[in-house]
Amino acid sequence: MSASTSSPAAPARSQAAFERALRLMPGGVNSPARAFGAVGGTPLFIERAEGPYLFDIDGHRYVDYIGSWGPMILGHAQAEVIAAITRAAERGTSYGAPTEAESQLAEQIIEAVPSIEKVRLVNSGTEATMSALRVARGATGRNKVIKFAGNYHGHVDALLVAAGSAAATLGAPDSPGVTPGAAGDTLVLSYNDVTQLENAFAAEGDQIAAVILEPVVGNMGCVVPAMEFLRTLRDLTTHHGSVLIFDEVMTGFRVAPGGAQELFGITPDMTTLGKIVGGGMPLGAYGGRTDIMDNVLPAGKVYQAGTLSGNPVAVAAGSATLKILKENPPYEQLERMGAKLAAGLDAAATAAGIPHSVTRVGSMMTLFFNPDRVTCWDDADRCDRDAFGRYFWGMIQKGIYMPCSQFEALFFSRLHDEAIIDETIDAAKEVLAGE
Ligand SMILES: Cc1ncc(COP(=O)(O)O)c(C=O)c1O
Ligand SMILES: N[C@H](C=O)CCC(=O)O
Repeated sequence: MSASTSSPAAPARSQAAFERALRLMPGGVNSPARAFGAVGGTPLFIERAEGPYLFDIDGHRYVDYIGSWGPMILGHAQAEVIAAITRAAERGTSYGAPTEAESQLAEQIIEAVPSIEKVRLVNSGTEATMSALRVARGATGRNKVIKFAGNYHGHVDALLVAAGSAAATLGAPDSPGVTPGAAGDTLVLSYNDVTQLENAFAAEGDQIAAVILEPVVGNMGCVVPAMEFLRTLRDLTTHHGSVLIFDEVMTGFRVAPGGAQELFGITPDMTTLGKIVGGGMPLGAYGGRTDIMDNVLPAGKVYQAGTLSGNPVAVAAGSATLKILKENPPYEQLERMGAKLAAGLDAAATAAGIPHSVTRVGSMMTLFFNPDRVTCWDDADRCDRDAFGRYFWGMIQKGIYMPCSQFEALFFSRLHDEAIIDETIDAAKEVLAGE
């Protein structure tokens, strides 16, 4: 059975809303990841979100395991975050001039993230990675950059090569429109492959400006780095004078306050942030050592700018979110709930006789429909996509909203308690058993 034949008729209002959207926007969406392209059927149109739940325009409630693709670690419409947004908006939504609030958020980021001594606020994760790459090239005077297949760093031309996320889901890992000039200096290696890395540096280490990676991948499903891979990355980049960039847009403030670099004890030269750092508003950040960041104009000569950068409403949301995470850290609870959910999904798939593996770091996780452990894109690519589609739609019918692609990690919030995790596992048992 194919994924599309298992997708039930969409609820009537979502169906009508999608037909309207299709006439107005390419594919009916403003970002391809939400188009249900890999699982077939019609995307559910959302009316509102509260705590761990999403509500569609047909009046159905879903336990949310997307969390806006990562930002909503506190749950939706968190009261203190909403109050901070409201207070900021009442004072005006954008000034195009510096504010004290920007410095406060910068201090919160610098205090939490080991590699960041100075930081720039931007408007998205894409802007953060694009800018970090430019700064790394400007600082080293080199052109080449290494990325890893199945990692996604936003829609930066130079990094939209062998990309994960919707690019992988929808079969466009190398996007038309990216010129050979833009991507010609990008070398693509296999994640977790130490030998490939050593060979690449042996061949052209003195030309490599930067290595960028997701230090826990979320964009080919959840894939965990081997410690040997991370240590080799750190050693080779240090030895060859290349800038090591951890793209922590997903993992920053998610797997630990200081991101994957805190969790694994490996400090990169630069870090990119997004998602949680903006508290659900459009905000990204990039930062690193002072000697690297002082290349950015007007301290240095590398150009990077933004009319809305440091936007007061987005800064208020991010700052309030980081304050709550610091004062009341959810990470132990997220780890406990994550372990419980992973064990439950694993047991459910085993009981149903479905070839699978589960990969997890804290509150990021993927049930892969592949019996082997997934450590790189080639492993992820071997998953049974049709089985994933059936699982996705089965869970939707039970009120559980999982990411609509095998190549996206699920995320949950501090409000996903024991009862919600139990409800999810029970649903998975029935869905995977074909009930
Ligand atoms: C690891 C990673 N880097 C960069 C990005 C780009 O962020 P944005 O979608 O905010 O541009 C994303 C998500 O899209 C991401 O998951
Ligand atoms: N995997 C993507 C980012 O993390 C999903 C969000 C998007 O591109 O819309």
